[in-house]
Amino acid sequence: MATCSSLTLHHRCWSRLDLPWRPPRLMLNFNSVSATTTVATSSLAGKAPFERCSSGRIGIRMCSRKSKWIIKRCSTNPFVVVDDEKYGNKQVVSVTPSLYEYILGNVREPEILRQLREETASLHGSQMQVSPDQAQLLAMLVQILMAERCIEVGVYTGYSSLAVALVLPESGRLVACERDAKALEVAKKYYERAGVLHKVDVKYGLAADVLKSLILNGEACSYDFAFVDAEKRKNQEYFELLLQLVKVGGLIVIDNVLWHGKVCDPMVNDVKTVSIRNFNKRLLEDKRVSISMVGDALGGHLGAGGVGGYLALGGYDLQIKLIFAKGIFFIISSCSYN
Ligand SMILES: C[S@@+](CC[C@H](N)C(=O)[O-])C[C@H]1O[C@@H](n2cnc3c(N)ncnc32)[C@H](O)[C@@H]1O
Repeated sequence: MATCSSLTLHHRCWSRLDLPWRPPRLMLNFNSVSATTTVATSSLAGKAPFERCSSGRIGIRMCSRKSKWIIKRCSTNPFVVVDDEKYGNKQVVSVTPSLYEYILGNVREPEILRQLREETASLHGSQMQVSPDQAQLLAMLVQILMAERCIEVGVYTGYSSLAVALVLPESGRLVACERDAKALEVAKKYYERAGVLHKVDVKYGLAADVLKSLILNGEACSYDFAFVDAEKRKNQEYFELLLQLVKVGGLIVIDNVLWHGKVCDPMVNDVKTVSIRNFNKRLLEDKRVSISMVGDALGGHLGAGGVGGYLALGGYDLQIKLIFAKGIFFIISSCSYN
């Protein structure tokens, strides 16, 4: 694969969108929705009794009267409100189990993905699989980007990679990195069943090694999209390697950046949590990238009939606001490699 100059790549990729400015590389941190939902749910258990709030709704005040966190009960659905004056007293709603069911009920999950999800459910590690709404979001992002060359780091049985491969054009290619041979067998079976095996370049081995070999192979700045969902402690390494592989205007998505909500809990200091916390902090300070995090608490999802959010274009920097997306952390790069 020939190494292309950034300018060529930039024009090739973005002229299709007819943008008058130089687009930066994009990066997206993608937090597990189901994980944060679990946190919100469990926080309801065994807490103080309900009381009537000023709004007239039935609710619970947690911890103390001074607490900024109020759990209210509206109809039958409890939801969490962040009541913070610093942010204009915005009410931030958490995804409850019933709301999450509703969201899932609005996902157009292809039959082949449903079959894969059901087969995976009985396997060890099934909780690692992205949820249908996450997969739908990934696929839509690939479509928005008109991506042709993609990378997935952490395939497992292939749910997210299959979602991506299904929307890639016939000429598209997805490099799928996974170190678990057994899980890969399931993934390959479903790529074949779905008729997308020819689009997927399965790489069995350690993801960092695979990414390094792609760079050595002259494939820097030639990928449109990457999804990272593997060893959390290696996120920084994956990020640095992907920053070289993904071209200007491309998008990198990182899963699990809130890590079941543990990142904001100073009492949690296990190795994984600390490394995700450090990774997020480094990205925040990384001048090569612009970032935008959309928290799970915003709820909602990307509408199937359109973007469900919008692209706001402003000068040199591309800003993406997928305002109905959840658990998402966009990092938009000004790219120093090109
Ligand atoms: C969270 S799962 C991926 C789930 C997948 N995205 C899906 O939707 O089904 C993480 C996967 O990353 C793989 N993994 C972890 N560390 C890895 C590494 N260093 N190299 C390659 N794969 C790795 C694990 O074997 C596991 O299958």
